[in-house]
Amino acid sequence: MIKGQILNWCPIVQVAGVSTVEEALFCHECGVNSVGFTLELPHGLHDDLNVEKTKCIIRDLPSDLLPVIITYLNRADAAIELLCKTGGRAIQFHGEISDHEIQRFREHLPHVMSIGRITVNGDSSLQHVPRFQSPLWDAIILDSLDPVTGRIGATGKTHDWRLSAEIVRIASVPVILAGGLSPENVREAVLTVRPHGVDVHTGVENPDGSRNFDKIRRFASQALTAFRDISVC
Ligand SMILES: O=C(O)c1ccccc1NCC(=O)[C@H](O)[C@H](O)COP(=O)(O)O
Repeated sequence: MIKGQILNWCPIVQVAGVSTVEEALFCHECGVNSVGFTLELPHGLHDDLNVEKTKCIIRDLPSDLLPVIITYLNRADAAIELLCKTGGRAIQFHGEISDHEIQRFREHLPHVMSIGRITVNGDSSLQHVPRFQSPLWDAIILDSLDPVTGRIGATGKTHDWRLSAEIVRIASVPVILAGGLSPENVREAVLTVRPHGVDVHTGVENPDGSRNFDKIRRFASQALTAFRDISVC
């Protein structure tokens, strides 16, 4: 149902790193249809979130705003527990998760959308696409590596969009573009890569890491207009 609602009818415009209900509702008002909550990341507590707080935020969201749990968990049991406790309706697996574990996850939570991550870093990134061409996965998110810190996720770095466009071309599942997007470049990114969705984290923040609501509004507007222009919707 979620896959049909979000993926088949409308492009995804996602804001990651949401940490309050006010922020989530503001995103929704701007036309954002997916919000990401970071939990169980390797570097510990992020965005001042925990399971209880996430559950309370998700409980208050409108049904047409998809709550996505962004995590490095790679064991089915732990991921199932996290989804059940928070009420997330989609999960973005950023860590390495085996086919066996993802299969177990899907058996327990078949209606939760599973999103796999590909870090776009050179031609070899294309080799990862076949892994996600199975019914176990609903979508792929394309992210960037920060070559200086080695960090992946919320880097604020773009990557080679020609490779992203190629992944969109060959993938049989919807592809969400992430990595260094902002109100200034999201239009060009959509026109170049033609993804099914876009995701932003640091590109809608202030220099001190707080959220910039004007940037969220402009990001959503630019993304939605660009998607309309390429007639995905
Ligand atoms: O958002 C995070 O803190 C995060 C940390 C580790 C892995 C993934 C994470 N977020 C999910 C994403 O895919 C980011 O939204 C994506 O990397 C875009 O970030 P940015 O380049 O800052 O827009």
